[in-house]
Amino acid sequence: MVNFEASINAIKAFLPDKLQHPRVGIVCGSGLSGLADEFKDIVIVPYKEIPGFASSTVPGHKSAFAFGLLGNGEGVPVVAMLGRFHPYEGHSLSSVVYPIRVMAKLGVKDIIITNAAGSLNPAIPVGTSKFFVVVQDHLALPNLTGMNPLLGPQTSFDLPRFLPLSDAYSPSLRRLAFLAAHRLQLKDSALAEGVYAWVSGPSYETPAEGRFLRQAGADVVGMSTIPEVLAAKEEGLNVMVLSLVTNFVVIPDTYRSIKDEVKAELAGKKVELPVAQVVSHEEVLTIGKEKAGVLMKIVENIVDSL
Ligand SMILES: O=P(O)(O)O[C@@H]1C[C@H](O)[C@@H](CO)O1
Ligand SMILES: Nc1nc2[nH]cnc2c(=O)[nH]1
Repeated sequence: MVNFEASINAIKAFLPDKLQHPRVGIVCGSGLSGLADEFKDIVIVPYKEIPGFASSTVPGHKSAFAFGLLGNGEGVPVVAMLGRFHPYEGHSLSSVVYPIRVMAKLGVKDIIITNAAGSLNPAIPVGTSKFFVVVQDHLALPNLTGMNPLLGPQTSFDLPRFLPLSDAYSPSLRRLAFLAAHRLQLKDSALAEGVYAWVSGPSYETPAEGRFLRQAGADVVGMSTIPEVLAAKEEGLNVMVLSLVTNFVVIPDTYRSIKDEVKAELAGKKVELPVAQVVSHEEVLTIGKEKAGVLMKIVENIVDSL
């Protein structure tokens, strides 16, 4: 049963006055909880201490809020989710987005949502270039087919019943991300812009699914974020999403035909069956840890400019 008042009272009991009204919310994706390392006067509030909260079961996701001050001078009061909930863990969509609604009720106005994602676009490779994508739009097959976090009775009649999403990703926050990259003297190629496809997971994409999503217009694909974006928009927050590209989704242009290989084998040729590259969550976490520092600097710079 949703009880925002109980959740908020439990959280506020942990917080000194200066952290009671966070202005910016941050959601840390897989391996990215290091984003909170720069907070001053940090206070950790474990999810298990908050009525109404689930707990994350995914490696690389802690289960706590970090409250603190971020940026120059006195700093801006912020709150970060160190770990999020994914529907594939068995959490309901309303549990997945509950922390977002709580952050909005605590006073958050701008939210920066991060994730680890696979690239579908050859112009966005993994590695030294194009490692972050500022999301400009999304493609969410689950939302279109009945797995939408806004389905069901409205949590408040102050919220819109039919949420427009043509402006889901705040142009002014996206602008700040590119200005931050410039200020930090990142290579132009470090930050790309693109469309995030949300899939339920937990399986990674087959080559045919990867090709389908690419042809449908997606640049990166992941298993989170979009339910959070919808709830944040419904709550009236300004939303920005930053994806860390951790791997390339395998999308061969052509399949090698096993039938042809067998014909060649029967004709006496030595054949080797194709071995596809596979992605693993360990690889996702390794890249996350490597790049968390840069992401932290970008986020800090954005917060400074608000
Ligand atoms: O929570 P995020 O979206 O950062 O985590 C990604 C998607 C899956 O949860 C996991 C797959 O490796 O990483
Ligand atoms: N669906 C999906 N999620 C990811 N998260 C990190 N990499 C990937 C990926 O390749 N596919």
